Amino acid sequence: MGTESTAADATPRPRPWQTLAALWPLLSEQRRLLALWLGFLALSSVATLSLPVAVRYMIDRGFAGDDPSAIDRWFLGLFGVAALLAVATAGRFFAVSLLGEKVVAALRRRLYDHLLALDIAFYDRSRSGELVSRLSADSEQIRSMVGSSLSIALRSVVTLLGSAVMLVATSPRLAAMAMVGIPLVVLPIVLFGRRVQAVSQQSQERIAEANARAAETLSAMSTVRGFARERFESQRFAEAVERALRTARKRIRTQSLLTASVILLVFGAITAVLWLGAKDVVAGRLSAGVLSQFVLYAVLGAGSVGALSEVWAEVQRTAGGLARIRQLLDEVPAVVAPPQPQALPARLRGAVSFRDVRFCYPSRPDQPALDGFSLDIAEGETVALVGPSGAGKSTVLQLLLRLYDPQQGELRIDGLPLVEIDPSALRQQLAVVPQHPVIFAASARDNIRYGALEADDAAVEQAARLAEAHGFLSALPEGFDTWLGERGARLSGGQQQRIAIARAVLKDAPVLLLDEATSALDAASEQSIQQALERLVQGRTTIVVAHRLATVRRADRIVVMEHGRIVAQGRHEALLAAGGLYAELARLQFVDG
Ligand SMILES: Nc1ncnc2c1ncn2[C@@H]1O[C@H](COP(=O)(O)OP(=O)(O)OP(=O)(O)O)[C@@H](O)[C@H]1O
Repeated sequence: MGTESTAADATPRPRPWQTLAALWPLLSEQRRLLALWLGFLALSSVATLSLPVAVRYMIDRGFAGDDPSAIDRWFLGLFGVAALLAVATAGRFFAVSLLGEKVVAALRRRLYDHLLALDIAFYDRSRSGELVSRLSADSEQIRSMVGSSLSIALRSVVTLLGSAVMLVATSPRLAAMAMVGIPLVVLPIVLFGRRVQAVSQQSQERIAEANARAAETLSAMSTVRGFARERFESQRFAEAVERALRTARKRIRTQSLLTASVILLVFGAITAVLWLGAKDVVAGRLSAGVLSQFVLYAVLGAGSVGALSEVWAEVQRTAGGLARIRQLLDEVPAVVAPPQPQALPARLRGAVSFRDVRFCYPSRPDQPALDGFSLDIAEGETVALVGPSGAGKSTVLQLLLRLYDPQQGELRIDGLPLVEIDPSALRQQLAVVPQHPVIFAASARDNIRYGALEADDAAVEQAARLAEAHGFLSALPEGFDTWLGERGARLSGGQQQRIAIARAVLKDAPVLLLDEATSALDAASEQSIQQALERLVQGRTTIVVAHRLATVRRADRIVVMEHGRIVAQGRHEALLAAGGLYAELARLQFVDG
């Protein structure tokens, strides 16, 4: 279970700037908020950068000046700057936080729509828990990235540049000395940053792994309980969590080291410059106000560098998440609509043909599930597919649904090649009753309505009646409005099947695909399902993967399959008389039907 390949395995190491550039299309959709944010950012930066100047005049003119009333004016000025800073900061916070939320909402919507469009082969090799992690944890990271880190980064860059300019303007001599320290500060940031990025990506992957494991277990609770595997599952999860924790610890350690070195270097440099400045003041070469102004700019600049180093680590982390999301968005579905799809009539007649089809599942490229498979089914005909387990019967239905495309050969419906039809238009004309029906966590009514979303209550109930589901559904505590529990946990297997049949009845498509469940049903359920199906096949083309004698007998034609090929076809009696595989199957499976 733990060794299969997963979507995250092949995650390439992202380049942060490249991946961040990928955020731009999302950001650019929110032009108004973006402009608002930048406007407030400019305003708050001006206010921040003018604070040291206000302090300088307050000291040099307010304290040391000859005019005693000046002190009021300079303090008032200082307060004015602070008030501007307050308003601009609030505005900036509002705009950028909302921007983060909107970007993530758009990203999640886009990602979900993309996932819905991907083909079944993609889902064969992915784990749904991991995909949910992309949708939640990774998207969440991007929210904090845009909503705070990006804001801090831009603000810090502006403050840093502004402070640098002002440092030079305040005292070129001191500024020149400060400049020497800069490479000392930048180098460790770059070196450590690389490591943080690598470790962070591992950390996110470990979390996704633990999530996937939990999702799988929680959705199979009755199996876990049935085998009393709670301890086993608990240990497996604990191991996954422990692995995630170990990687996180590595990341945090590297990040702490990074922060410590940055603070040490930055404040070391400031102290040194301050020491030199203090000597200048004592010697009368510099006023106290100017030195204060210089120090404040140095603190602002250094604070920005510190903030940038922290944000840089976060950017590295988000780059990992964003790269995984991009990787998903870059997945191209193998089954897509052609550029100019054939228009289908409102209702197809339902003639189906398979011509020399060879098909291997993508995960087993050299083991054909169907090989040299040719079959013509006339409009309105009922064909039963029989054969040993693994013969390829369900595969026939999957190809007709165009969940996969064959490597060789061609499928047609009403003479139109399947590949020339928009897959969703095609599927509109097919109704499926799968081997393991899926019941959604919704009311019985909504579960049946999944077959035709626009159907009214009367139509739903009529469909339930035809599917022999009306009786047991009406007997439920709240009738058709009873909540069926996640994946139909509150229904028996036979009841779930009848709901699936009702769904297909409601859809009323010209072609019906039935995959009979092998699970033993009690005689009464079996009989009511047979009755339901008998009505359902009237007036439509039906392909049924048959496991029951009643189904086989009712079919116009029986197709016997083995190893992905047709080995015999005909009616029950003729096939029985001919002996061979069918006679053998009949003896083993259908004997007491
Ligand atoms: N999603 C898949 N990925 C890879 N191989 C698959 C997949 N589904 C089916 N197969 C393989 O393809 C072959 C045909 O499977 P198929 O489900 O069509 O058999 P079947 O005749 O319907 O069997 P059963 O009666 O047991 O349902 C089998 O060998 C099976 O292991």
